Amino acid sequence: MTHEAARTTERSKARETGQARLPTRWGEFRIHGFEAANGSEHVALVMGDPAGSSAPLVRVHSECLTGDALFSQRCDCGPQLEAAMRRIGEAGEGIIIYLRQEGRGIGLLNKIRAYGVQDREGADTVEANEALGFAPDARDYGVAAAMLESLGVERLRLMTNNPGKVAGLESAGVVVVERLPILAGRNPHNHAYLETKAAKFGHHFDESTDPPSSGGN
Ligand SMILES: Nc1nc2c(ncn2[C@@H]2O[C@H](COP(=O)(O)OP(=O)(O)OP(=O)(O)O)[C@@H](O)[C@H]2O)c(=O)[nH]1
Ligand SMILES: [Zn+2]
Repeated sequence: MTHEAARTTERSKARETGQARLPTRWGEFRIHGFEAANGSEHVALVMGDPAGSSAPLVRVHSECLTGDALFSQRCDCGPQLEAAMRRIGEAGEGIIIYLRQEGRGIGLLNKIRAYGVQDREGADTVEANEALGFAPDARDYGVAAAMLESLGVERLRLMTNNPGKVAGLESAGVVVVERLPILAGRNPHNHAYLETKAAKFGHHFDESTDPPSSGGN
């Protein structure tokens, strides 16, 4: 059975708290800090003037401390983040919405517990979440939509393989004009993890892009 990651999300509020220069290997971004209504903290990396573009390049990236910062090969998150930043650097314009929804929304420590269940019992990512009493995917894209609105972006081209992320953002009011695949970081340790994403969440792992949504063009 396919678990639908997308949920109907109300557009929540996100207050911008400050911004600054952020030079990176792929060029200079501006980093914008946001605080959501529930107090959670998120950031957006902005290059160029995406608000002035009809549908800028955007990556909505879910925090993965182990993959993004600690070089874990259990997943593909770090290489995907790098690929997205490189692509925006090449385009000279775009946004990384870095959502602090670690472990698909269950938090860092619970994700480590879920990894333990996978190691001990051979469970996949979905079964491990369920064994701990969590939904397979507890993310909410309302904050991302609010951050994009604050940055003046309503229509975008989204770098993702996850159809549930597209649906989640659209139900929060964002128009995804095009889905662009982001294929990076496949390795012997994350083979089963990627297979589970394809089988249970419907992730696309080919080079095809999806046609524009009905709200597109
Ligand atoms: N609960 C849980 N979360 C995980 C696990 N492995 C990775 N994650 C989290 O999954 C999130 C990344 O989501 P994915 O489903 O891998 O990919 P996605 O962002 O939905 O899709 P793409 O846009 O194509 O990258 C990050 O927050 C990771 O911390 C796991 O085994 N259990
Ligand atoms: Zn990861």
